[in-house]
Parts: sequence; structure tokens; C-alpha cells
Amino acid sequence: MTLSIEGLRNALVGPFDLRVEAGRCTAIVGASGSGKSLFLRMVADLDVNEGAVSLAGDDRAAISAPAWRRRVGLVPAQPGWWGESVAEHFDADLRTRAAELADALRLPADIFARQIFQLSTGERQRLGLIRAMLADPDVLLLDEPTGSLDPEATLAVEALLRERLEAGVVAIVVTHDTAQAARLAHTVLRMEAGRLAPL
Ligand SMILES: Nc1ncnc2c1ncn2[C@@H]1O[C@H](COP(=O)(O)OP(=O)(O)OP(=O)(O)O)[C@@H](O)[C@H]1O
Repeated sequence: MTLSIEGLRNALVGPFDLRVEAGRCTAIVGASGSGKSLFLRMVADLDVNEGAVSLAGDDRAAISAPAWRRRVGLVPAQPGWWGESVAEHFDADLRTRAAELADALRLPADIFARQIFQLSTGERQRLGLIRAMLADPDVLLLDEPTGSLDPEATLAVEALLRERLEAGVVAIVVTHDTAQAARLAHTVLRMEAGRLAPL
């Protein structure tokens, strides 16, 4: 399974051309405001865009937006929450798996009994990642997934991502941490003024 991006652009950024094979991670570093988050949102089809994107040969244009987003999971730097409690954001059927992932990511055992407003930024970030992983997407687009985390939790997130890569997931990770990019990624690219270039 390959994620293929050709001529992806909007009025602000691009065009982008990129291929990421199954089990491979591409990291994107670059200055604040250079277009990294916009790029991920365009791949997830959450922002206006032109160009061709396909997954395992399936053209995104032939797939409904909700179906595409089930296969391509975006975890924003600040995940959104629509309810007050943590629990209501997690399907009851998947609670056991969610608890396993929470444990792997060093989250407190009672995290699912809390209210969203009680959570730290790093707890929200990890729960956002768990939400995306529970949907079992073929592609993970992670926007600064460890930006608010301590070193131990950062390594736990990286270990989980490696596990998903071994299972054949495609990953694109935006990070300001060049050491993390070197640890995780098979390819590291730099975003500069809305264009991707080799590091
Ligand atoms: N909907 C929008 N309309 C107009 N400008 C936008 C929009 N979304 C983003 N921008 C601008 O596009 C540029 C790229 O934004 P983006 O969020 O992709 O940056 P980034 O590289 O992810 O930065 P950071 O590292 O700070 O998160 C910024 O100048 C931003 O202000």
C-alpha cells in the first residue's frame, strides 16, 4: 500500500509531490508558518486543495470524504473535543483497546473517568492519538504528536508509532524535533515557504 501525492496545492502552498510506502514514515520539519499543518490537512482533505492523492491505487476523488478520512487519520497538534467527558469520545466497544493504548502511552489509569477540561495539553494530545488509532487507519498524519510531552511519554508515542509502521501503516509526522525525525523517519523533508524539499 502506497500513499501517492501528485501536484497537491492550494492558493497558499504547494505543489507537493510525495510517495510514502507501507511501513514507512516521512517526517516533515520546518519553520513555524511554513505550511506543514496545511499540507497534512490537504492530504486528509480537510482544506481546499487541488491535485491527485491515492492510497493503494485508490484515487481519493473516487472515494467519499468520510470514507477517505477513515483510511487516513489526522491527529492535529490540538485535537478537537465535542463533549465534556473523556468517556463520550470513545466507543464503548473499543474501551478495552483504548485502555491498553492509554497504558502504553503512560496515561493515568482513571483518564477515561475525567472531564476534558481537567486534562493537561499532553494528555489531550495522547488521547487524540488514541482516538485516531482506534479507527485503525492505513495512514497516520501526525501534527507535532509529542510537542507537549516529557521525554518518557515521547518515547512511548514513538514506540507505538513504530508498532503501527511494522503493521504496514503509512505515516507522515510533522515535528520540530529533528532528533525525533532522525529516530523515527525513513525520509526527512523540510517545509520551506510552502514547498517540500530534502533536508
Ligand atoms: N485558512 C487559512 N487562510 C489563510 N491563511 C492560512 C490558513 N491556514 C493557514 N494559513 C497560513 O498559512 C501558513 C502556514 O500555516 P501552517 O498552519 O501550515 O503552518 P505550520 O508550518 O504548521 O506552522 P507551526 O509550526 O507554527 O504549526 C501560515 O502563514 C498561516 O497563517
